[in-house]
Amino acid sequence: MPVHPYSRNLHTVGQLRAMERAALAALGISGPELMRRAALAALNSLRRRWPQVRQICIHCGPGNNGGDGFLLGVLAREAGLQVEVVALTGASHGDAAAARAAWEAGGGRIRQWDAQGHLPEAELHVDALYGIGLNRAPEAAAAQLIEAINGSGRPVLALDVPSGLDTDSGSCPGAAIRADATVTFIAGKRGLYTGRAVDQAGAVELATLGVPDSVYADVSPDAQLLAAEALPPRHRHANKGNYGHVLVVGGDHGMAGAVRLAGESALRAGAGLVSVATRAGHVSALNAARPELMAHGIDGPQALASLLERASVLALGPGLGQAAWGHALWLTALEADKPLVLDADGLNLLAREPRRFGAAAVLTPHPGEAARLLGVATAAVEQDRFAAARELARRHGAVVVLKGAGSLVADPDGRLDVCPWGNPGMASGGMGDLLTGIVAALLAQGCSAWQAACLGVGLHARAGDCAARHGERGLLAGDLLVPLRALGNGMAESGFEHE
Ligand SMILES: NC(=O)C1=CN([C@@H]2O[C@H](COP(=O)(O)OP(=O)(O)OC[C@H]3O[C@@H](n4cnc5c(N)ncnc54)[C@H](O)[C@@H]3O)[C@@H](O)[C@H]2O)[C@@H](O)CC1
Ligand SMILES: [K+]
Repeated sequence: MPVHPYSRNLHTVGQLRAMERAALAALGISGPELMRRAALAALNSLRRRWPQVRQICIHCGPGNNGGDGFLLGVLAREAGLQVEVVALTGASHGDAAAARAAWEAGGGRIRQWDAQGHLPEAELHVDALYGIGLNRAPEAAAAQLIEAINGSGRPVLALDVPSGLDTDSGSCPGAAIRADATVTFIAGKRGLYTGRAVDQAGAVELATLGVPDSVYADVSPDAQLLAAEALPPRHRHANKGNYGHVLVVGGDHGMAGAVRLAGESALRAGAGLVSVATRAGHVSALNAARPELMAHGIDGPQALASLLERASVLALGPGLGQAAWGHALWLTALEADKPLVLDADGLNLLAREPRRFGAAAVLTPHPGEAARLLGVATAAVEQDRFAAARELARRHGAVVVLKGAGSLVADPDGRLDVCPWGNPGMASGGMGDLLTGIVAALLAQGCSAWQAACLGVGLHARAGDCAARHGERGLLAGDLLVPLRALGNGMAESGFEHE
């Protein structure tokens, strides 16, 4: 299937409402006709994904999302499926009322959901409870229905968005459907790809319902999905001086692994030279393990000065600690005013002593580090990852990578990209150190902070997906180094599709 030219664009609910109106005008059709197209797209998706299913149960809410469900019932029955419909409320409003009437006019029965009730037997459940109109946590009866569907052990197809998910933020104010797949209508929604959404939405498929390109072209998206872009080409006459010199600063006592992983990933991502400034006790082990890394024992800031002079990019923070040694190196490194990636304790020190960055800077916080930087609870960051990433980028004058499922890349100018790759195997020690090294290597090869962060996040996540072919559980950061090199050279595909 050809990829829709605007399929990477992600929108807010406000934008989606405006696009819906523009679509109706451009197509010259009515709301119910657009709803019929949505139902048809849902039926096609259902039959393609679950061709063996003969018996379905559609759960309809009070609004137009429920309307999509009623019309899906009509079309599915015409296609020969056995259809049960459960309604959350006694009446529907707007276009959904007509859709409900169409289902009943064809002899369709509606079971009213009551909290003590049981789900009808079905091979598959369709979630048409709430779409982009969700405006509060589902109340008791709806929450019980959602839990019953989630607990049914049957596959679930969500229409437009999984019910209970906040379409703008990707968070869930209460109970939420856990779908195997979501067929989303007209345009991409930013809340489907990050944080909790990654678990709730399953595989997301965009159905554009024949809406013409002009409708998309007229709206600048709030965010975009990362593209799997190639790294900058290397020239045949290149020498190691062309690809920069990364200096990794960190590795306090007991934390040699962090600098080794950051250094090694910088090399595998194509940095010309990589030096490591760390505790003297780590040097011989680093040399033995990876002789290509130039490891230097540093007892204090004076010893760092000459290394800083030679470096073109800094990777500051892996295993740095926040004690006197780490703090002194942190201050000296920041004074060098070089392009840098700041991670781990480099970020925790920044939370203690905030500043804005002059040179190109990429900050790579996980939600806990982001919360410390913003002075809020981690849950508040997760409630609106978009707002948190944008606020950090604005405050610090730096590109911010907010890690976690569906990593976000935010630029101080407001641009934001969402990473559709990665897997829960990557929730393990050392993965962040690897990302730091990759982004630093890309800065060293001449990328801007924005490019380095976007390319680096994409490369890291896709390498993680390649490595996870042998299983997510037990995935080690070091397992990513081989696929990282292959992907960086355009030699392997991740085998993971986001659509
Ligand atoms: N208007 C259009 O052109 C199209 C709309 N479509 C569908 O319409 C949906 C949007 O429809 P609506 O705007 O009617 O909104 P929804 O159907 O998403 O739900 C809103 C309804 O649920 C109620 N509600 C919201 N949160 C609730 C909660 N927590 N507990 C109880 N009630 C709650 C609202 O008061 C309202 O009645 C889209 O997601 C999509 O599925 C599609 O049919 C495509 C075309
Ligand atoms: K839904």
